[in-house]
Amino acid sequence: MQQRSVVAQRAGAGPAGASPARASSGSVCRRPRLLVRATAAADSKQQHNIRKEAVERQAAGAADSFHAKFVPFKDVQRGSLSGEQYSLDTVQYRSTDGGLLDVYHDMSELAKFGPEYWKALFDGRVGTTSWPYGSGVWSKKEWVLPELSDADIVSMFEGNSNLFWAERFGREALGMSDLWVKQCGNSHTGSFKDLGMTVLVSQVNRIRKLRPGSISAVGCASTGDTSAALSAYCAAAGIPSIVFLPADKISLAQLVQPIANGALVLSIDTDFDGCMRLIKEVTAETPIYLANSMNSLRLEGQKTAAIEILQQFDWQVPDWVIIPGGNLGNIYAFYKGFKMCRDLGLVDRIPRLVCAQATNANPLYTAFKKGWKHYEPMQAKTTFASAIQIGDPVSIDRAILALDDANGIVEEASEEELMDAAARADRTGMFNCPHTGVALAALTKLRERGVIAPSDRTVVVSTAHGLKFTQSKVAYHSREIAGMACSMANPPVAVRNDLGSVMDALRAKFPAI
Ligand SMILES: Cc1ncc(COP(=O)(O)O)c(C=O)c1O
Ligand SMILES: N[C@@H](CCOP(=O)(O)O)C(=O)O
Repeated sequence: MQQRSVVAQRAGAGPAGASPARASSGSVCRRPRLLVRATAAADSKQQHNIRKEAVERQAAGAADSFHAKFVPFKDVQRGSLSGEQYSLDTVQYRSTDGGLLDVYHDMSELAKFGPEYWKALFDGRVGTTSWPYGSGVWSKKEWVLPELSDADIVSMFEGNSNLFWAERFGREALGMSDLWVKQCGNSHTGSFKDLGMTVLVSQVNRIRKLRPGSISAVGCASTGDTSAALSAYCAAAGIPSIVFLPADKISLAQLVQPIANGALVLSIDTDFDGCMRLIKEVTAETPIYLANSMNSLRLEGQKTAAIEILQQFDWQVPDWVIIPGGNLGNIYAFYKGFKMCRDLGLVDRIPRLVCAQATNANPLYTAFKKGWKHYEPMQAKTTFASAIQIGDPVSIDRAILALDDANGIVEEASEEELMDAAARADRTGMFNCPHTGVALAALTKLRERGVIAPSDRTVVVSTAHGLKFTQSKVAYHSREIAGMACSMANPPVAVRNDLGSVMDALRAKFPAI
């Protein structure tokens, strides 16, 4: 993409917690990691108020040379800016022609700090309690929402999720030695949505302070995870939230999350696409702010998971990253994170991306099979991967751009394939949600066809915690799913309350006892 600086270039302070070297290409940074440690040591001697400390640090003039704004997504597609742009402080979801927007960063300012500077800065913030930089999202604040005051940030120190080495599953099921699962579901509300929601709710918090009364509540349509994240972050900030849920189409655990967090929950007699149509209309006509990923602020947070993966591999690029896709914001967010790292020289390439869809909700897969020549929304059918039961994805154009540029592939998984794949991986110590099952099934197919090689470093993105989907897992292990063999089922054995019966049950499984 063509980079154009829209702000006057200015020398001066760098990001908080660091004294930046203004880098010519390839220059080495000035020890941000040590500075973070020094600050932490000083902090321990006094009463902690990490938010207050952040405000004081920011008042000292750090991190004010970076800028971001909304531009039309078609500018990103075209690779040049048209001049249409909006401040992130405006309530704006669409460009004048009705297209999507993107958050555009002034890359020339970011590029003034060399790649080694950024790596050391990001690495130095991991796991600290420094507000807000201990968050996996806000540790990359200069690349996310650089102009947001630290005091306005609503964070649960999200991100920094485990990159699980799937050693036994890789070896035994797929003959792979370098397979990893990015556990984005090990998060505050149990899904990757926390990464995007901290950004969106923080920006809402700022706008509500700048223009009191301009946003009265934040709303979303949801298949269960967006609504959980929205209601939790809004509750933490004291902002009202409203969620539109398709009646009887999300798990019980997901339903209870916004209820517990005090959101107004509308259970609507339609599917997700119907809820999405309604929330778009409502947010266009009321001071209710739209929190779905159609709002490009969300993707700024979600892209940090991609940066985090590179960081966890010590800035080595994996060969493949496999991501389950529904509304299709996340596949673009990952692409954007990888691309920023490449464009700013932290890595030299983008991994190949795979978007994995359930066969029952596969409009992207169908378009991919037609060589992107024809895209048609569909009526999504019921799938155990209920959070991706979406037939008319909002970010279809974003996904196609990402997959095109990342030499990407789209794969699909039937109900049996996705449930078996999740269960098989569970047998090696994981506890996968059905959407992760879709990605694992896609991986299995690509291995069987030889597209992914045994030694390829591969990352499967696990998008939600399995504990949100116990109903379907119980049904599988009880062999209660009509037409499905449930070949990996491991039902409990009912045993009478006497030693003989217990010993019989043990010997049936372990004859050597
Ligand atoms: C658990 C889970 N996995 C995957 C997805 C797909 O993400 P996206 O809608 O960004 O494609 C979603 C939401 O849609 C989700 O909730
Ligand atoms: N799976 C999502 C569907 C909505 O996606 P969004 O990223 O556009 O908010 C959910 O959990 O609601």
